[in-house]
Amino acid sequence: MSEPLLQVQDVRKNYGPIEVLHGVSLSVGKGEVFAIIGPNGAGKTTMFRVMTGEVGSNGGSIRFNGEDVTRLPAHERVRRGFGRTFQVARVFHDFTVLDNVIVAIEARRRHTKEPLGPWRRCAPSEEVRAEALALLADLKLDALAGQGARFLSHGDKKRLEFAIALAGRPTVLMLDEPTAGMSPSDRADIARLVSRIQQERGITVVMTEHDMDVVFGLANRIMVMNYGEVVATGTVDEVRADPKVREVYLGKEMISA
Ligand SMILES: Nc1ncnc2c1ncn2[C@@H]1O[C@H](COP(=O)(O)OP(=O)(O)OP(=O)(O)O)[C@@H](O)[C@H]1O
Repeated sequence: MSEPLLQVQDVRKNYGPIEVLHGVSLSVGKGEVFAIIGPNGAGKTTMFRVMTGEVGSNGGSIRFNGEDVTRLPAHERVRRGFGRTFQVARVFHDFTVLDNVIVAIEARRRHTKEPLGPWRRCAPSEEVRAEALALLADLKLDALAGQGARFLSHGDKKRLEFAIALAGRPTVLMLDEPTAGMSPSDRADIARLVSRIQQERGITVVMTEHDMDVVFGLANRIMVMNYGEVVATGTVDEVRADPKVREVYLGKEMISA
């Protein structure tokens, strides 16, 4: 069997004297949608930040695309194919929607040594602009291209963050609670978007998410965490039927089979 795209082995993480990840392992195959769930404080975001390289680990290893990336900083992992969105969308508020995407495309082209094309009076090349506009059209943001990013609605800001992430042509898209703070209709919209991106572009998705409808609708496999440990990993049906998982969520909104 070929090596998984992302393989995390026995990762440990301390904040000061306190260990918050106690040896977490997971593997994600190419093209999978893999969700990490668990109650508040379970360690999902920390696990995420360790995988993306935002914080270092205190033990264990992370392999991506056949390479040991454990010690690589976040920007080096981006170069190797990590795309990322955050719980609170990170975009350049003072830029237009279009310029946010242009900047991301130019950054990719510089890193991959793709030609940036001829610049005219400090403007991006037509090629870069066309790529940015196509991406915005794909994410139904083209009508807002000239709008200042700070004026976008929560849902549109998240779409723009997706566009920025996709501009880097990632192999794996890491989504930290992509529907956090959204209305039910925006949530459904983002879930459809993730599903479409995954299917059309064949991108692997790793996500944390509290909304179980979103998780069950999207994920091929789910890992459940509690107190910095893995409680269970499996398909939607396996996880829903697992008594250990039910115990973790006992008394909380969950997973009614
Ligand atoms: N920067 C930090 N410094 C110290 N402790 C931290 C830090 N970040 C997280 N923790 C602690 O690590 C543990 C795991 O937190 P983490 O945010 O990873 O959980 P989570 O599952 O993502 O929770 P939530 O669903 O609420 O976002 C918690 O006990 C938290 O208090």
